[in-house]
Amino acid sequence: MTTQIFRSPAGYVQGRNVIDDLGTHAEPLGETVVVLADELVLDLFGDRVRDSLEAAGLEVALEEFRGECSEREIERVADVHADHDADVIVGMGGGKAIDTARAAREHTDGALVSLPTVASTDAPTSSVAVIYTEAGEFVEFHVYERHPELVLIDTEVIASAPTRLFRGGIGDALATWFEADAAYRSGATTIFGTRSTRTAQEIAKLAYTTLRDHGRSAVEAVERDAVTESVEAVVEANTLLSGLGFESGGLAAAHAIHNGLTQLEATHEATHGEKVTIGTLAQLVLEGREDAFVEDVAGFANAVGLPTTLAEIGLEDPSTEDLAVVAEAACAEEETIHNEPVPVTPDDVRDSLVGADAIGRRLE
Ligand SMILES: NC(=O)c1ccc[n+]([C@@H]2O[C@H](COP(=O)([O-])OP(=O)(O)OC[C@H]3O[C@@H](n4cnc5c(N)ncnc54)[C@H](O)[C@@H]3O)[C@@H](O)[C@H]2O)c1
Ligand SMILES: [Zn+2]
Repeated sequence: MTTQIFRSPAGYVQGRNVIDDLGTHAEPLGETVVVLADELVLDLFGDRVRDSLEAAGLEVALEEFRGECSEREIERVADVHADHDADVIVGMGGGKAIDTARAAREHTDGALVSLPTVASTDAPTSSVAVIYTEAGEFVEFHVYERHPELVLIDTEVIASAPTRLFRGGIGDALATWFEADAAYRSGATTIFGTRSTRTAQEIAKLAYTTLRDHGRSAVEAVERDAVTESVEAVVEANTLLSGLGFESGGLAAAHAIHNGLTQLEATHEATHGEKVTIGTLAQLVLEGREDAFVEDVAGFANAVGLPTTLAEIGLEDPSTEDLAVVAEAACAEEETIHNEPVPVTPDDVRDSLVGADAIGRRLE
């Protein structure tokens, strides 16, 4: 039997007001901290984060993130880190700010802290950065040796952030088990280049069952800025369970189709999690899952306010050529779609998108 690998961040802290404990948790990691966040997130939380770090005796520099995780931005942030002679970088905000901090940290010996202020993706716990062009088209994944030393997520912050981003996190996490399961069934390797573990498979599955058990209530609570136990459960599913589950469990069609969808400008308004949801439904169609099963998953997506049709992610009436562009990109040689237990061609992907869209329309 081949090697199995499971990897994870060193620490994970979740709860109400834990943002004010950042200093206490980060203090063992270094002395000088660069906090990377966009203008909005700095306005919202910059002072609290600075106060917490300074109270723990750390030197702090707040640096504005310019919005895209591109090679140019990564190099700029790495230079800022070097200029401050920093030994810790905090990526604060959504997936792109965190990915940029992660990639910039690779140019240093220092520590990485993920501080998501939205539960919109499973980026915070991972060792992966997703690189885009300045115009927002997917370029590639970078997989690094190191994980964040600390992931800290404040559930009161998450509950008061836009509900749409929270829904997106559910969409991202909804894919995790289906992809890990597909990769496991086909004997594919994870991003660590080895077989998955039973541990990671169970974590991925727990992400799914947690969403099904708590997703609707959690979304309703977040719509009212409330933190309930369902919100705690779904934040954990979106962030920790999905993060460990996708990395150590394996990716497959859903994220490859997401990557294909980013090729079309019209989908750029849709969030990562929204596009992944369409990718998940297409994956289920691609795998030949029974009608009732796909309808059930689509029904859940619909109930939590995620898209189930192409029109809802900006593709009102996509041409065959547009779908072919998506399908070709999804089937690129290095794509995780080839982790499916069945061989997949661009024609299969295009038609699965059409089939998934038709099922989604039944819900209208
Ligand atoms: N590295 C990984 O393992 C991994 C996994 C999944 C997704 N990703 C990447 O993550 C990115 C998507 O991340 P995203 O969906 O978070 O979007 P994003 O990072 O593009 O944007 C997040 C937005 O939310 C805003 N925001 C953050 N906190 C807020 C708050 N509390 N209140 C109000 N607004 C707030 C920010 O200003 C920003 O505009 C993609 O690039 C995707 O490829 C990476
Ligand atoms: Zn994702």
